[in-house]
Amino acid sequence: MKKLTVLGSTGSIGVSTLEIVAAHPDRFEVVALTAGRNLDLLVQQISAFRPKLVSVLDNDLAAALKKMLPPGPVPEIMAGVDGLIGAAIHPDTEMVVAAIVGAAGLLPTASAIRAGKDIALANKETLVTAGHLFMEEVAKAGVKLYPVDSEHSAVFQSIEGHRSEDIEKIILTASGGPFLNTPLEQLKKVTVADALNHPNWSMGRKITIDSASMMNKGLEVIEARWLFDVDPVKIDVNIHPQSIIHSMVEYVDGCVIAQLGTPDMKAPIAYALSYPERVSTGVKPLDLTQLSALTFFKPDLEKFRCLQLAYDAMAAGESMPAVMNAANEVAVEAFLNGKIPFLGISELIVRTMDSHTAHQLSSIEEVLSVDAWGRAKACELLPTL
Ligand SMILES: NC(=O)C1=CN([C@@H]2O[C@H](COP(=O)(O)OP(=O)(O)OC[C@H]3O[C@@H](n4cnc5c(N)ncnc54)[C@H](OP(=O)(O)O)[C@@H]3O)[C@@H](O)[C@H]2O)C=CC1
Ligand SMILES: CC(=O)[C@@H](O)[C@H](O)COP(=O)(O)O
Ligand SMILES: [Mn+2]
Repeated sequence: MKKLTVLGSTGSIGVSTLEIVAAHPDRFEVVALTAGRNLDLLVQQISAFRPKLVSVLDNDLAAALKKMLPPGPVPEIMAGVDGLIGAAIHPDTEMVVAAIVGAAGLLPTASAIRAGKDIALANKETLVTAGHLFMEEVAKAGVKLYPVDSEHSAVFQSIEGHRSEDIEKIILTASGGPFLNTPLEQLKKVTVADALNHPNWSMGRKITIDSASMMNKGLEVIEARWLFDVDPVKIDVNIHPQSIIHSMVEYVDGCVIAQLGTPDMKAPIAYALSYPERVSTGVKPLDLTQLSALTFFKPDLEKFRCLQLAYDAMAAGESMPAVMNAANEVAVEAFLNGKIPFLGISELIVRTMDSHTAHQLSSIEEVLSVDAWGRAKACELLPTL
C-alpha cells in the first residue's frame, strides 16, 4: 500500500490522480490533501478518501471548511504555506504528488524532498525556477523523483535500460496548441476562450494558456534539461499536432525510441505512482489503424516568441529562468483577467527579463526571493503594455 499526499488535489492533475487512487484501493491510500479555494470539491474528496490532514489556501477558508465537513472522522485542518508543508512532510506519507500550479509549489516540494518523500512531479515550475537546486536536494535526500508531465514521462519510459552517454537527442513533442494555424497578425485579437480551447488536452487554465503561447514547451525544455541531466543543445522540440507520440529519445546508433498513447494524463500519473509496475488506468487504448497520419515539423519561433524566451532564459541561466517564470505567471493571470491581450504575455516577459541581471542562486529560499522580485517587477511593468 503506497501512502500519498496530493498537493493540489482539486486541480486537473489532482483529480486524475485521485481517479487512479480510487480505481486501486488495494495499492494506494491518501494521507493528506491540499486545495486552494475549491472547498466543495475538497469536501467530496474528504468524504471519498478520508485523509488524516487537509489544507486550504488561508485561515478564512479553513474556518469555512470546518463548517462543511462530511459526517465521519474529522481530518486535521491546516492553512497556507504551513498547511502545504504539513501535508508534504506528514510522517505517514511515502510519496508526494506535486500538482500545485506555479511557483507556489516550490517550498512544499522542497520540504517533501528534505523529509525523505518520493515525488511524483507535475509542477514543472519547480524545475524551471530552481532545477539544479532541486536535483541536488533529491540526490542528497536519496529520494526518487518520477515525472508526471506527459513528455517527460515519455522520455523516462524511453530511456529505461539505456546509458545516458548513448543519448544523441531528446525530442519533445508539442501539439502547437489552439493557435498552431493562426497567423501572427491574428494573434493580436484572440480571446481568452480561444486560448483556452486546447485541441488535445483537458488541463488547468494556466497550463492551457502556456500551451497556447508555447511557453509550456519552453518550460518543458528546461524541465527536461534538469530531469535528465542533458546538455540543452541535445533537446529538440517537434510540433506534432496529434499528441499521440508523447516524446522520443534518439540514440547514437540512429535508433529512436518513442512512447505513444491516447492523450490522457491518467497514464503518466499512474506510471509515476506505481513505477516500476503498471496498473490499469481506463485510458482508451490506441487504435493505430484509426489514425490518418502522425505529422511533425519545426516550431515557428517568431510567432511563438515565448518558446524563444525560454531558450534565452535557459542560456542566461542562474536566476533568469525564475524571473521569466514569475513574469509568465503574472502575464497569464493578467491575460485571463482581461487586462492584457494575448501577445502582451510575451511582451511583459521580455520587459521583465530585460530589467533583470542574472545572478547565482544557491538556495531554494533565494529562488523564492527572485520569484518575488520577478512578480513585483512584472506587476510594475503591466501598465506600460
Ligand atoms: N493539467 C495537466 O494535464 C498537466 C499539468 N501539469 C502541471 O501540473 C501542475 C498543475 O496543473 P493543473 O492540475 O492543470 O492545475 P490546476 O489549476 O487545475 O490545479 C492547481 C491546483 O493547485 C491549487 N492551487 C493553486 N494555487 C495554489 C496556491 N497558491 N496555494 C495552494 N494551492 C494552490 C488549486 O486549488 P483550487 O483549485 O482549490 O483553488 C488546484 O488544486 C502545473 O504545474 C502544470 O504545469 C503538467 C502536465 C500536464
Ligand atoms: C499533458 C501535458 O503534458 C501538457 O504539458 C501538454 O504537453 C500540453 O500540450 P502542448 O504540447 O500543447 O504544450
Ligand atoms: Mn507536458
